[in-house]
Amino acid sequence: MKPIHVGLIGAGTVGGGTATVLKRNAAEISRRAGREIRLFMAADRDLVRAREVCGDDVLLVDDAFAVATHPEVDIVVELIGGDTVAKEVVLKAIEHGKHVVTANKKLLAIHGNEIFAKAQEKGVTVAFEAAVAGGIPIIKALREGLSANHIEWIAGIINGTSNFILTEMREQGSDFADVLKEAQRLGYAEADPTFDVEGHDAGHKLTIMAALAFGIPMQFDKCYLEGISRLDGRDIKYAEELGYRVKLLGLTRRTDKGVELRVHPTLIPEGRLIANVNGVMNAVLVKGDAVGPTLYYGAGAGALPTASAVVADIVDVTRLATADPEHRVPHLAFQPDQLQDLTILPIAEVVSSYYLRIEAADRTGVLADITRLLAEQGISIEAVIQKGVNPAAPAEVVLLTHRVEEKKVDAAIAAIEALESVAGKVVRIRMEELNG
Ligand SMILES: NC(=O)C1=CN([C@@H]2O[C@H](COP(=O)(O)OP(=O)(O)OC[C@H]3O[C@@H](n4cnc5c(N)ncnc54)[C@H](O)[C@@H]3O)[C@@H](O)[C@H]2O)C=CC1
Ligand SMILES: N[C@@H](CC=O)C(=O)O
Ligand code: NA
Repeated sequence: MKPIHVGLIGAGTVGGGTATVLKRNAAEISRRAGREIRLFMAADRDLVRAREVCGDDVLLVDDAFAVATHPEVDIVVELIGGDTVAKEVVLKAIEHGKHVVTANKKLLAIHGNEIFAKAQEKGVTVAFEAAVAGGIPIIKALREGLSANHIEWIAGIINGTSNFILTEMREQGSDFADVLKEAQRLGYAEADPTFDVEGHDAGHKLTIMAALAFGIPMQFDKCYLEGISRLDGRDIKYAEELGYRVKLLGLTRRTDKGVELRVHPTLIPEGRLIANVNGVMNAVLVKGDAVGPTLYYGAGAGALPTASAVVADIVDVTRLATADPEHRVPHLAFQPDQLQDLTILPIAEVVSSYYLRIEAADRTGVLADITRLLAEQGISIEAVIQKGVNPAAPAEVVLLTHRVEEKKVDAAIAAIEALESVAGKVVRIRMEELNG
């Protein structure tokens, strides 16, 4: 049988890993796929690096579109990133009847609805395991392994760079900027690392998982995003004293009012497995009504772990290439005409518990004022500690609340900040028990 020809677009970190894995495990991959899979062609702006990565027997070009349209290419692997050229090149490949494998979560979270519709029309597959949680087969789990379930919620540590930064800051007391540079050096970070540290990358991945879990279109524009760049080391320390770890969490939950879709730093009880996921590792907790909570753990970024997912998709596409399009696993887990229009809840409507840190004058009555303002919004307090009893500086009051709607916390914070005895802004970090 004729080999399957792969056309690689982008021979950077993940492209390089993909070329390595395709070569290193060629024999086993072919035994699994039932066909030889050959890296036939590659495009990169940097032809020297592409030659190093791909070897001498691969046709090299600097024009991505030459791969997308080449008659000998069966599967186009898009690994350039971004949503401009990448979008055009993916649509061009689909138009030319090519199957596509991509690791590009930004592209899918923003343009996925259009791309999947086009792929459906042309009878080709767009596979994207590497786009969410790197090497962890979470797309496979959501789309196939959990298809019996009504999925209730998903919570994930899904940005390796942020988790690496938070871990190094906590364990080594390292400086944010230094650790970010190290994450870039190791190939974990996005081309623009603000996407990592401001929560966008996690939001892209969460948007994709929510679509698969709930059978809804991609709606990245409605995802609430808050990153780790403004986190203060003090809060990480105080959270630990209270028995919590701070993680950048992506959380999507189906409620009676709609779907929560949010990324933000989150206090998680230190005893939970997910609270102990460190470094570049990712973990995704999925709660299904039949199976209960399930946890998926592994490397969320880096050349070889991500290539593991890219190559698995190439194998999958090779196996499915001969099946009729309507007998393939649907792109978004639900049949395309079965997607629902569920409301995405604004963050003000979300219900959570909260960690609040307030800088207040150390004098009688301040704590009473704060608790009164919280009580006026129906907010009850689970724990309170007072920190930093330094006569020259304001005292810090740290409070943990019970679960309440975010808009009530917003109102209470505004009233607390207006107190004469309170200095500056109240720090608020959401808390999740994640106990199923
Ligand atoms: N690095 C990681 O750990 C992970 C990355 N991803 C995704 O994989 C994709 C690739 O990421 P990396 O490999 O890290 O990026 P990278 O920056 O290391 O590699 C991109 C490569 O594409 C080439 N390129 C860019 N635009 C081009 C164009 N118009 N024509 C030809 N070549 C072009 C660049 O020269 C570079 O070699 C992105 O979508 C990223 O979000 C997904 C999971 C993990
Ligand atoms: N920049 C991303 C790479 C993988 O998706 C991350 O740090 O997780
Ligand atoms: Na994955």
